[in-house]
Amino acid sequence: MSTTIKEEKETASLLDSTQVVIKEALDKLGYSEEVFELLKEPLRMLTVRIPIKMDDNSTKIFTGYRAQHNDAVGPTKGGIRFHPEVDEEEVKALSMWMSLKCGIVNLPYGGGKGGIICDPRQMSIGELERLSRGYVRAISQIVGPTKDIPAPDVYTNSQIMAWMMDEYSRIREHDSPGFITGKPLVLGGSHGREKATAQGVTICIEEAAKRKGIELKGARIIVQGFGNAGSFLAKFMHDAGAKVIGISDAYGAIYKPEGLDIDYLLDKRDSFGTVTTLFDHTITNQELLEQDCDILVPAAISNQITKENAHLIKAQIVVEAANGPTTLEATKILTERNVLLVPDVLASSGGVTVSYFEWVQNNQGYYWEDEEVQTKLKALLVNSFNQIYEMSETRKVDMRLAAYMVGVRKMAEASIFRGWV
Ligand SMILES: NC(=O)C1=CN([C@@H]2O[C@H](COP(=O)(O)OP(=O)(O)OC[C@H]3O[C@@H](n4cnc5c(N)ncnc54)[C@H](O)[C@@H]3O)[C@@H](O)[C@H]2O)C=CC1
Ligand SMILES: O=C(O)CCC(=O)C(=O)O
Repeated sequence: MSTTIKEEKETASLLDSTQVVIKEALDKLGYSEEVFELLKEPLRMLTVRIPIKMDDNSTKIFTGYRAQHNDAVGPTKGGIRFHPEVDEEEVKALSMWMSLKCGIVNLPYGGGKGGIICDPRQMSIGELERLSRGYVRAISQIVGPTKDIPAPDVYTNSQIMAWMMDEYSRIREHDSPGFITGKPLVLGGSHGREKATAQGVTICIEEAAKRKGIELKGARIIVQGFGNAGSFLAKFMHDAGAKVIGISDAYGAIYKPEGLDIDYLLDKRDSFGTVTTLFDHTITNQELLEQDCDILVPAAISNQITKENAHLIKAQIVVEAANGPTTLEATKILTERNVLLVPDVLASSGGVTVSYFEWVQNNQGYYWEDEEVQTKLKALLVNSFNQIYEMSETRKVDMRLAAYMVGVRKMAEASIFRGWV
C-alpha cells in the first residue's frame, strides 16, 4: 500500500507537518478550505512568564504556555510538560494531537496542551511546587473543569497535579478535583490513570501483532524512554511473555538480545525515568532504535525516527507511545517498507481516556473499581484501533492519515453545527 502523505521537508516543524496531515484528512473527507483554516492552529494560545523565588533567594522567570486547539466538541483537555526543550510551536502541535486523540476515542473534549521551559531534574521540591502553583495562577482565567482540564505529561506527575489542583481550588475558593486529572487516588484520582498510557499502547500492540501474525509471547521488543509510558509498557510486555531487549532514557540506552531484567530496572529507575546512568556499557538512543527487534516503541520525545534512520529500523511494528516521534518522511519510508506504524494519536490515547474517566468520576463524586476502568478502556481502544485499521485498508492510506481522518471528523462536524464555519 502506498502512503498518501505528501513529500515534506524534513526540517518542517511539528506544527507544519501536523497541518499537512490535517489538510489531507479534511480533503479526503470532503470538508471545505474554511474548515482547514479553522483547525490549522489552536483557537487560543496563552504565553505566561512566571517569577519564582529559588532556594538561593534569587528570582527566576520561567516561560510557560497553554494552547487550546478547538472547543467545539467540549472543554479542551491535555497534559502539561516540564522540559528544557518545550517550545511554542510544539505545544501548539501537541494541542492539535490532543484534539485528534479525543476524536479518535470519541471523548467529549477538544485538545489542549501546556508546557513550561524548565529542567525539573535540576530543581528542588520546593522550587517545583512554587513553579507548579505559579503556572496555575498565571493560566487560571482560561482553565477549569468546564473550560480546559490539564493532566500529566513529560516530567510532571501526580504530585505536581496535586499542587496544581490545590492552587486552583484556593483561587476558586472551593474544592475542584475536576480541574485536573492524573491526581493521586486520595485526591480524586482514578484507578488505572498512572498505567493508562502504557495500557493503551499494550492494547494497540496486541491488535497490531494479530494483524502482522506475530505471537506476543517471545516477541522481541525495544522501548525508547523509561518514564511513565515506557516503564509501565516494558513491565506489561515482560509480563505478557515478550522479551524486552532494549530500553533507554535521556542519558543513553541499554540493549541485551537475551532480554533485560525489567523488574530490576523498574526498582532502580528514578522518578524522572532515569536508569541507564547505573550501567557502564550503554549505547545511544539512536543506536537503540536501529537494533534488531520485532516491535519498536518510541516512548520518549518527538522527532526520533527521521528520514536518516527510517531505512535502518528493523522492527515490523512501530507503536508510537510518544507524541510525534516519527517525521512525515519517515512515516512514508516505514509504510513503503510495509512496517505497521500505529500512530501516536491512536497509540497514546489511553492516557486521556482514563483521564476522562477520572473527570467523570470527579463530576459524579462516585468512584469506580480498577476492573471497570480496564474494561471500559479496552473496549474503547480496540474499537478505535479497528476503525482506523479499516479506514487505512478501505481508503488505501497509511495508519497516520487514517487516524487523522477518524479523529478530525467530530471536531469538524461540531464546528459546522455551531456555525463557526
Ligand atoms: N504520561 C502520559 O499520560 C502520556 C504521555 N505521552 C507521551 O509519552 C512520552 C513519554 O512521556 P512520559 O512517559 O509521561 O514522560 P516521563 O517524564 O515519565 O518519562 C520521559 C522519559 O523520556 C526520557 N527522555 C527525556 N528526554 C529525552 C531525550 N532527549 N532523549 C531520550 N529520552 C528522553 C526520560 O529519561 C524518561 O525516561 C511523551 O512523548 C509524552 O508526551 C502520551 C500520552 C500520555
Ligand atoms: O490525560 C490527559 O488528559 C492528557 C494526556 C496527554 O497529554 C497526551 O495524551 O499527550
